[in-house]
Parts: sequence; structure tokens; C-alpha cells
Amino acid sequence: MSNKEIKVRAANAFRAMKAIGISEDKVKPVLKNLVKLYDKNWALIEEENYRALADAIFEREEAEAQQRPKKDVNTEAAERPKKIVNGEKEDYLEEEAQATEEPERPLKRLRLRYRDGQSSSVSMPESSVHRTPLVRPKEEPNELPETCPLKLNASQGRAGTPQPSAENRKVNSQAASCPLPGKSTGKQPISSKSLVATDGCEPCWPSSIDLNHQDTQLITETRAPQPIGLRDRGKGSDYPQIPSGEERSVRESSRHAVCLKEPKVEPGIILSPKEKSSGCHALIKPKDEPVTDVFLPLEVPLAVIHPDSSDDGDSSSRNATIREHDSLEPSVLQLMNEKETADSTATPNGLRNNRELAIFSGQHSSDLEIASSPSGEVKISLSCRLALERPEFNMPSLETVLKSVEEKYLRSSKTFDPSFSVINLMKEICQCFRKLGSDSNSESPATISVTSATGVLNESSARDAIAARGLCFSSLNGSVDSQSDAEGTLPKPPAFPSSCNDVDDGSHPEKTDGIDVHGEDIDNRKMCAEEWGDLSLEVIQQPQVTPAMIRSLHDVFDIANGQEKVVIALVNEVNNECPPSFHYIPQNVVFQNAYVNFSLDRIGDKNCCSSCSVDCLALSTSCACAHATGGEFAYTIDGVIKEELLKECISMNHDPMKHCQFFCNKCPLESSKGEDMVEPCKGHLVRKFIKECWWKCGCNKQCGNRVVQRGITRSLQVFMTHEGKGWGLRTLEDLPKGAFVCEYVGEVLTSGELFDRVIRSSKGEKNSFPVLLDADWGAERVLKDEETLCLDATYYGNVARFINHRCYDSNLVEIPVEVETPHHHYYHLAFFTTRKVKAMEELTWDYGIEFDDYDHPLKAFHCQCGSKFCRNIKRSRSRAARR
Ligand SMILES: C[S@@+](CC[C@H](N)C(=O)[O-])C[C@H]1O[C@@H](n2cnc3c(N)ncnc32)[C@H](O)[C@@H]1O
Repeated sequence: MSNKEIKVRAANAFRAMKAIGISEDKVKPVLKNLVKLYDKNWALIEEENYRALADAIFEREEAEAQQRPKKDVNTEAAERPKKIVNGEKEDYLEEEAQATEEPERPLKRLRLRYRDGQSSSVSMPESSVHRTPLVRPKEEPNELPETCPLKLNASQGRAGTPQPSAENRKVNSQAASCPLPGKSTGKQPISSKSLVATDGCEPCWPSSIDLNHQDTQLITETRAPQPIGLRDRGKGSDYPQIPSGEERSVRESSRHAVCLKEPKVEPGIILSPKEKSSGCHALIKPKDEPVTDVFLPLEVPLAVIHPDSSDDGDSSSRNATIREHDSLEPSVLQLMNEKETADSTATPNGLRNNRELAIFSGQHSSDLEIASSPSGEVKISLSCRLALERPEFNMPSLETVLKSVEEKYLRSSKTFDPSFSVINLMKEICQCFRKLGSDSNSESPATISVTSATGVLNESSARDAIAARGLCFSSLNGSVDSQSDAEGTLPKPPAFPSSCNDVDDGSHPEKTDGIDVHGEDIDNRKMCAEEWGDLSLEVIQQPQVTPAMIRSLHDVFDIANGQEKVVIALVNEVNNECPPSFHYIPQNVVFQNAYVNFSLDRIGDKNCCSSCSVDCLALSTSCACAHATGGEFAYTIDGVIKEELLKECISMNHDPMKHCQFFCNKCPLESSKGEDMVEPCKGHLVRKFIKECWWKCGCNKQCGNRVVQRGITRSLQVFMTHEGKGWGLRTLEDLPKGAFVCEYVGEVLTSGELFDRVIRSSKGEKNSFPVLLDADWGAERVLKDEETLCLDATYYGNVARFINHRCYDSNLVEIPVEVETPHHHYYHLAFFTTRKVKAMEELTWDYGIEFDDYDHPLKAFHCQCGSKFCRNIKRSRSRAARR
């Protein structure tokens, strides 16, 4: 070996040691000895990231340290009062020596434990476990979720809506003193036109993906048959995996039980094994408890503090279930905790000094354990290559990182964001970790990879498979436990959309059973990789499922989660797309500032029919509630909209210019955009309202003038469209013309809040189409911001959020409906059929998108409505003509 090469290798060794906080002067003599000892075989020294060198240094330090405390103790002992008897004195001396030694040897202890193959887990008394519920209270009402993904999409102004002629505008502006009217709109802005989604749907829980482009690694290891429900995988929506109320409540409670915080050990507290094993989750079952037939979708908390599995005497079985490296690895979390409590070198800002990096230095693939299931079958850990590669990187404490991420969520989420995903959260933890540990904006690649290393599936049952599905593991073994399935002993699996979960029929040739088999489905990996960028789930376990289970995994049984009178299934027979992430709500909810006053006191006599009884439609003369529709009730006794009214409402959409529009003097919608130059009002169509009887009326709930408030009664289904429109809504029964289908339900926001949301959202929300409740703005005085309302179903919504757009000849029309509030700045937006609709026909609505608005910063989607009146086709044609 040339001198130069020796120099380089020595320099590398110094650097590696420096990275773990060992100074050159400590390295030098040891390195020299090692070189000699290994007969200049540098490879041996360099192995495992200079492990031999580090060990030798530690050993040397240890030897030195052992002498030091003894000397101290001896000195002290010499000064001790003579009344202590000899034997006592000796014991005391030993204890003292140990006590003195303790804090000085954390790294060494770690190494020893590592060598012994003991559990890395740490467990804490329950009281010391910080739990962070994922559902946050509304703590800071003025903040919007930073993560909320919403993008302006379509242009404001009704698509295809003819521009108001100059004359027309003038008339309207005169009426409403609008100085510079812009484009006219039919339906309104946001709704009408504005917000889109430009991005892909919420990422599905990745099945098995392997993307390495970040520095931090998250590793999960699994072996237990503990399923995770969709929601917990960050999918947001409450897909009812179990219909019974009881089971649902389990899911609910478990949702709140997800913890993300590492426990804290008070300095000086030594946990007894008993304490260790008790510090767990209410939902956690003892490891050896037989699995029951009851499927608990959220039994596995995603991040809880687990007991030290070495304590339960089950380390052998544990070791058998995990990959080799696992059995060798120490619990970095534990180490870090110990370090934190014992080592005064931790910096006040929570950064860890380089010495602590020793914890990480031994290997690349193990590392900071974030959490695990109670018995250690499932673990999530994080490894950070930066620790090795960048000496200036100061390892932040996990606690600091989690706190920082939690604070962000607390700050930004008044309500828990339904687009939340655990994987994204973990990604964020990794990013935060990197940020906190880094002085500079490092461009170093950060890797998050989620690895499932599970061997214990020898005993795997179909339930295991479901559990695995819950974690979205990809490849599955073909062997089938048909008996259990046939007998229906299995609980309903969590509902997943088709192959996002990558369930196949087990015939995949590359999928083999057993431990340590990487059986990922390549296509699915790719698909999920695309969606997840840099996340990876590497699947090692091969659980068994039945074809019947596979099929059922593709369906979501009721997206309404039992909250509607009807069950609304979600099916995907087209592609791998996962169910969208949102909270199903059957009725509007006020987000924050919107002024929606349901006070009975505000409903005067002319706004209700207190003298009516039973069914108003049976009256010979219409009651007060029919005033809004010209003295005639909107509905026939068959419960459909009367022909005339329907025609008028359809016509408003088809040709808004023929109908009355209101142009604001100072448009609240434009003002809410917060721009210096407030754009002129684009116009608001003055719409026909239906007024339904309500609580203050004398009639009963069966009154024919109460249709919308009774909710969805038709058989509907959410399905994946073939035309590339994403999910859509279809009817499973024939519908008559004028039939009520559903209401557009969402969060009630002020237009200011909506724009705030849109502006602050970092990511486009493809499937968002907020609607502005401006149907009666012209009738009101100048509206305050809290009265300019809109509905956003991005995070909270009902089936209407799945209704796709169709230009012009859509089979649904939206009609404003007054129920609880006589003033029309808040109302319900209800969808009625414009014609007879056949079972299995897709239900569509004309969003009023402006496909021609090239200047609008937010582009509408490429319309696939297939209508011969498609405005998008026209646009393409005119574009081609211009060329
Ligand atoms: C309110 S969502 C409708 C449900 C949506 N398809 C989904 O998968 O959740 C509106 C989004 O659906 C898609 N979409 C709706 N109508 C469409 C059409 N005619 N052509 C193409 N995409 C459409 C667009 O991405 C739009 O932003």
C-alpha cells in the first residue's frame, strides 16, 4: 500500500470517528495499534463503518475510566467514618463505584447490548408516555392547515358562459353599481369556477415501494396479525370496515389512540421490567393472547411506545421473526433516552452532539426507533445517513423533532385535516429531523424507506394477511386458507381499493412464502412510488389471503360510514387508485368564521307555516313556505321537482345571460382574494330558491315539502370512471326526472377563508370543487366577510364531492334550498335530476367551468365529459384554428 493510500485511509478513519465525536488524538494511538494488530489490513478496520476502531477506542476509554472511579472511590472510602464495618464498607464501595461509572459509559453500554442481541425497545411507565392524538382540537382558529391541499382550478366565471355584453353589463352594473364588470358567471366563482385540483388523488397507502432519495429511513417491521384501518394509514375517510356500531366505536377510539411521541424517562429513574411492560396502549393485547375473531382495524397503533420485548422472555421467538440485523441492533431510542437523561452533553436546543452519533454509526439500516407495537412485532425506526456523512450534522433529539412537527400541526390544524396521512407525517418527521440537525440547507439526499421485515408469518392466517393489507404490504402468497374464509369466520377486512393494496390472486410466480422474501409487486411499487416520491415499503412478509378476501378488499362498503340512510359503496374495477381521503359528513359543518345562524327566533311567521299540520302538500292552498317559489310548492306529491321550476333552473345553467345577474359594487369574493387591486365583480346569478318546511312549521317530518332535509334516499355508488375523470357517482336505480339525489355537503367557509386555504395550500387538490353560496347576494345589503359563504368538500364532504362535471347536458342540476335560515347567504345546494336517469348511469353536474379562460392562473382539468356540447372540445378546436 502506498504512503498516499495509507494517508487517505487514515484520514477517512479520523473523519469517521470525528463524525461520532471522537477526537483525532484519541483515534491516533488506537488506530496505530489496530493497523499493527491487523497487519495493515485496513479493510478490517474499515468494516462496518470503522466499528473495530470505535470499539477499540471505547475499550481503551473504558479501561481508563475503570481505573479512575476506583481511585476516587478509594479516596472517598478512606475518608469515610470509621463506624462503618468492614463488610458494609466493601459493599458500599462497590455500589459507589458502579454509580460513579454509570453515566460515563452510555456508549459502551449500548455497544454491549448491541452485541448481546438484546432488545432495543424501550418501554416506559404509562404516566411517562406522551400521547399525541392525531385529531387535534381547534386550538388556533385563525390558522389554516399548512398541509391543506387545495388549488384554484377552474377560472372564476362560469365556463362556457357567454360574457355579458357591454350593454348587459351596463344594465346590471347600474342596478348594482358595478363599475367594471368582468366576465359574467353563471354559477359562481369558486364553485363556479374556481377551484380545482391539479394534482393526483391523495396518495394511497403505498404497498411496496422503494424509493430512496432522502437520508432518513423509516423502517417498520411486522409480524403480528394486527390490522390497521384505512384511516390510520392516513387515508382520512372513515371507510366502514365493520358495520356494527360497536366495532365502529373501537375504530373511533383507536383512532384517537395513535401516539407519536416518545416517552420521557426522568433522569435517574430506572425502569423495572414490570414498569417497562406496562407502559403501553390500552388497545394493545398481550403478545400471547390469542387473536380473536373480532377484527379491530386499528389495533396496531401506528406509533406507540412499546415495552422492551427482551423482558418478556420471548426474545428468541422475536429474533426468529426478524431479519438478522434486527437482532443485533440496540434500541437507539432507548439509547438516546438514556443518553438524554444521563449525558449532559446534549445541547440545550435539543441537538445531539456528534458523540451521540455513535449510536447510529455502527450500521446504516437500523437506528432510531420511533415506535413499535407492544410486543415489538412491528417497529418503526428512522435512520439517518447524514449522521455519518456530514460531521457538522447535529443529531436532533427525537423528542425535539416530534415536538416540532406536532407544534406545526397544532398550529395549523384547527380540525384534523382529513388529507392527513401517516406516511406523509413520517416523511415530515424525517424532513424535520434533517432540518433540525442541519445548519445548512443540505442538498444531501434524504431517504425514507419503510421496510417490513417479517418472518413470523409461518403461522400466518388469513387474518394476518388482512393485517398485512392494513399496512398495505404488497405481495401476498397464494396459499389460501379457504376454510376460514368460507365459514365467514374472518372479520371484514379493511376496505381498500383494488391493487393499490396490491392484492393479487396469489399466482404471482415471484411471490414466495417465508421469511425475507422480497415479494413486491413491481407495478404496484412503481405506481405507489410515483405517488409517494421517496417513500418505500419493502415487503418481506408473505401473508396468505383468499381470493374472496382479495375481492372484498377492493370495495369500500359504505363511504358514508353509516351516516346516511342508504349505504353508499365505493368500487374500483378500473385501476389501482385508492379511495380518496376525506371525512364523510352528511350535513354541512361550519369551518370557523362563517356566520350561520340557525336561531328559531329569526324565523318569522312569513318564513314558516306554524298553523299547518301533517303534510303541507295536501293543503288546498299553499302555505307560507311556498312563497319562495311563487306561491306554489316546489315539489309534486311524488316528491320530485315540478316541471316548470326544474326547467327554469336548468335554463339558468344553460344560458345564464338570459337570467338576472347581480354585479356587486365591491365584490366580496374579489376582495377576499386580498389583492391590492380588487378585480371587478364577475357577476352572480340570481337563482331560484326552494323553501322547505322546517322545525318551526306545524307540519310533520313526512310533509311533502321536506325533501332535501330528509337526506339521501336513492341508491348510489361511488365508482372509478373509465374515462379518466377519477371517481364518479352513479345511481344504482332508475331515477325519475326532478328527483332529489343529494346535497352538496362540505365545510362552510367564508370566501376569505377559502382563498386563504387555497393560497396556503402547498399542493393542488385535484378533487376539490368548492361552491360559492352566492345565489342571493344581490338581494342582500353589502355582505360582511362572514356572510359571503362557500362550501368546500375537500376535507369534509358527502357523496356530492364525487360528482363529475359534464358540459351543458348534465343529468343533475343544482338548486339552492332554504331550510333553517330565511336569509339566503347560507342555504343548501341540492342536486336534482334534469331528466330520467337509468340505473348505473353516471350522475353529472355542469360545474360551469370556464375552459376558455387562458389567462386564469389556475387551469381547469382537461374535460372528459364526452358531451357533444363539451366546452373543452370547443376550446381545443379554437386553439387548433388559431394555430
Ligand atoms: C368534485 S371532483 C369530482 C370527483 C373526482 N373525479 C374524484 O375522483 O374524486 C372534481 C374533479 O374531478 C375531475 N373531473 C370532474 N369532471 C371531469 C371531467 N368531465 N373530465 C375530467 N375530469 C373531471 C377533475 O379532476 C376535477 O377537478
